[in-house]
Amino acid sequence: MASNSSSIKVCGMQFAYEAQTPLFYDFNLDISPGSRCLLVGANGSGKTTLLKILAGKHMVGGRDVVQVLSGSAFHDTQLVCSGDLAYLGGSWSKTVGSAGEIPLQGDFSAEHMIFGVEGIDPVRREKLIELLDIDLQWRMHKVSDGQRRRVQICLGLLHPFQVLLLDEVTVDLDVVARVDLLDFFKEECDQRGATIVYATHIFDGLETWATHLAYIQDGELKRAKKLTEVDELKSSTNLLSVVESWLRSETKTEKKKPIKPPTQTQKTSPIADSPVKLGKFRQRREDNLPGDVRPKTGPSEGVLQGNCEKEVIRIDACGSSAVTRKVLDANTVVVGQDNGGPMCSRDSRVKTDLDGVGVVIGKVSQKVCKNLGDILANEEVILSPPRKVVR
Ligand SMILES: Nc1ncnc2c1ncn2[C@@H]1O[C@H](COP(=O)(O)OP(=O)(O)OP(=O)(O)O)[C@@H](O)[C@H]1O
Repeated sequence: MASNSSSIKVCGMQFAYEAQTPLFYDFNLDISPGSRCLLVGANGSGKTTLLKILAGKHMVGGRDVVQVLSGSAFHDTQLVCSGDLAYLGGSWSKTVGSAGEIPLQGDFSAEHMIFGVEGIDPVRREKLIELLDIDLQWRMHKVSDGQRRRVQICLGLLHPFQVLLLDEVTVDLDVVARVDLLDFFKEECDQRGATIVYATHIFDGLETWATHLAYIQDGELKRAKKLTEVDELKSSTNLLSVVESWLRSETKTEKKKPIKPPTQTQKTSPIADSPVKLGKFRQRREDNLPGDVRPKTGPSEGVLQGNCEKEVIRIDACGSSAVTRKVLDANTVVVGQDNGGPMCSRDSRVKTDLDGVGVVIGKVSQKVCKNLGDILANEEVILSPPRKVVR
């Protein structure tokens, strides 16, 4: 699916839910403008997680790892605020496009919700209300699932998106609503060059609707092609049976290995003797926060050289054992600044954890950080290299 100008570009993405083995490991994806890409895969293969990462709901790596419309999906909040990037998922209380967190089950009328979104082209709004056959008098706590879904979809589509991420949103719709909606999406791509990624298990009518297909198995991208280039579809026009055959032939692959602590720990050691050797430092500490499980295999990875199986998290501010535990729970080596005392040495739990972790290089600032959010909010922290090994 590669192209020179991409709507969505994912390069070497690593992602794990907390305390779990990595779901995505060196994941790459490239989707060009105007594509309607079906995202298929078995239950639990990672479709929803991928869509949420693309929607900027999970922070993964640095700014360049997950790019949507040439911006960082997580960091460039303007992408969502402007409505250029829209995500429609299964939950009623999630962010709906740029309309913010919408309480879809409160005692609101459909009219109140739809007309409450500011800056909308009235022609587009009328078109959507008609297309989705919405009765503006519907009370959201008394409607059917399908009716509520129509309002949710309408809200998500009010802004003319450039990239739309759909997570099985047509599941509650009747056939007429579904067909009309798919036609609308096609029009949006053909006429405005919008890009759609659609995760679904319902393939009716999608053979002629989709332009591309991305198939993931256990977080691994197994196929990413134009639909016309999928060999199996040349002999069968039935997408359902093709995907079914892929899923049936899936073998249970070995789960990706958790990041293990090193077998050897070093009691006291200069950096040169440490099992963890420092390479060059990244400029942004959020590159290495939990969720980013990239292996540190060489200088090109930016942080470590040598035989290290641990995550490295660089923080400038610590003092909160909660933060430290979070860091350490992810099997981390902590690299900190050299202008404070030893890493949280007053916290016995942390000291215990440190013993299990092995090597701590450098020291951390005494500055107290309330929670992980404080770190996330401070994007421009740059660390100086540590001067000695503490332990
Ligand atoms: N919040 C979470 N915390 C921990 N693990 C999660 C979380 N959400 C999903 N997972 C795990 O991540 C894996 C991928 O889940 P995901 O929801 O992305 O799959 P999916 O392909 O969308 O599945 P489905 O087709 O059933 O919707 C699963 O093993 C799931 O258990």
